[in-house]
Amino acid sequence: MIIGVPKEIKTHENRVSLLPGGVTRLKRNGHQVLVEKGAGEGSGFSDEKYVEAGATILEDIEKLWEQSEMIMKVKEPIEVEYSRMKEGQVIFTYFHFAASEALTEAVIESKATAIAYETVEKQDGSLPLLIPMSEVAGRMASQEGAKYLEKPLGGRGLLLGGIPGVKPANVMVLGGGIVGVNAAKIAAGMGANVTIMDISMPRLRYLDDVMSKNVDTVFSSEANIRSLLPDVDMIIGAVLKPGAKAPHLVTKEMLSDMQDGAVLVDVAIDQGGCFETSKPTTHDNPIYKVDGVVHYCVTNMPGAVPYTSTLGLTNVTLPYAIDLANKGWKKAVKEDAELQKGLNITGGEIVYEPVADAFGLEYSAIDSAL
Ligand SMILES: NC(=O)C1=CN([C@@H]2O[C@H](COP(=O)(O)OP(=O)(O)OC[C@H]3O[C@@H](n4cnc5c(N)ncnc54)[C@H](O)[C@@H]3O)[C@@H](O)[C@H]2O)C=CC1
Ligand SMILES: CC(=O)C(=O)O
Ligand SMILES: [Mg+2]
Repeated sequence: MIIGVPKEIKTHENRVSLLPGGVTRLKRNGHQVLVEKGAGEGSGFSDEKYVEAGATILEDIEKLWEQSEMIMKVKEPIEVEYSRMKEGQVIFTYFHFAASEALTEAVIESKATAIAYETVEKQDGSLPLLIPMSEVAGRMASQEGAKYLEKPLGGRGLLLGGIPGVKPANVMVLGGGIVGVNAAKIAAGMGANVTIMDISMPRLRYLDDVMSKNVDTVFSSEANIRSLLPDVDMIIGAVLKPGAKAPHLVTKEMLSDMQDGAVLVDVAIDQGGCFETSKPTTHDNPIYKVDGVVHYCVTNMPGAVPYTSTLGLTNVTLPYAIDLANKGWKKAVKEDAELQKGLNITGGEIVYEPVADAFGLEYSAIDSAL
């Protein structure tokens, strides 16, 4: 199979979907790899390294998409890439369809096969291709939130951990999954008072067992969120229903209960965001204020730390990519229930129900596609 690796073009997206070592592995399995010139540079991997590994470097991105049977990316295709997707082509990347009807329509129209990293799912419900990036984004969320609590950056002017004799900040984490637990660890490590909220009681019991003394768990309900808002300095949005649009847990009206200069970090923005007032931002211009509350809503947080993120991501994606290349997508998806969960759209049909539900579009049972 011919596999294409484009350079990422989202703002400050410095990750790359395949390492030179991954090229070697694919070559050993009999495949050909096309890498766009400079694709690995932002993560510290030169074109020379890819050539040594056996890749062909292409400068012409249109040709790369045209010739590739499978495209491996990091972020969802953005508008200039829509016309490059084509029937019969497999695209293996993050898609986050529920956050973009335009992208959903573009992939339907292209008739390409979209296998989404974020919905590949193990039998225990875990999301192996999302986890490492959620670990990065969760840890970053507390770091970024602490930064934007500083007065010159728009925040209340509060040190997250306080000092002896002065209370630390109160941090609320909505969703105690991978992002949530990693955010809580860093915020608690910096000395903040942290409250993790989730709707899963088994998850809250687990977190109560493993987290440090300055982390409380509270069941996530509208009433409980409201009761904490007046004293909260920072909220991290970390909820997820796989593939679906995130629920709005803090509405615009609720912002008036919050303190001026409090900070919202909406990590769930890639699934549409869990604050009603969230809209996607970039690393160039990460924040804005609504009713005095700072909003940080960067959709590709891990892109800012590519040396960590590219390694974390490619560790987990490569085995699935090899499987897809060796067997072809249909056989690979038929034989691997985890990968099958990643199939969102193929041949113009949505086969992942939460994506169809997000826009009231038609859903086809997956069997019809296989
Ligand atoms: N902005 C960015 O750059 C990045 C965003 N993300 C996103 O972060 C989000 C969270 O991802 P993960 O932590 O990996 O998901 P996860 O599945 O590990 O955790 C989600 C948690 O939310 C909980 N939850 C669901 N509904 C809830 C509600 N109403 N109230 C409270 N909790 C609720 C679930 O029980 C679960 O524990 C996803 O949308 C993911 O795509 C991940 C990485 C990077
Ligand atoms: C998961 C995701 O949105 C990211 O890594 O950018
Ligand atoms: Mg994202």
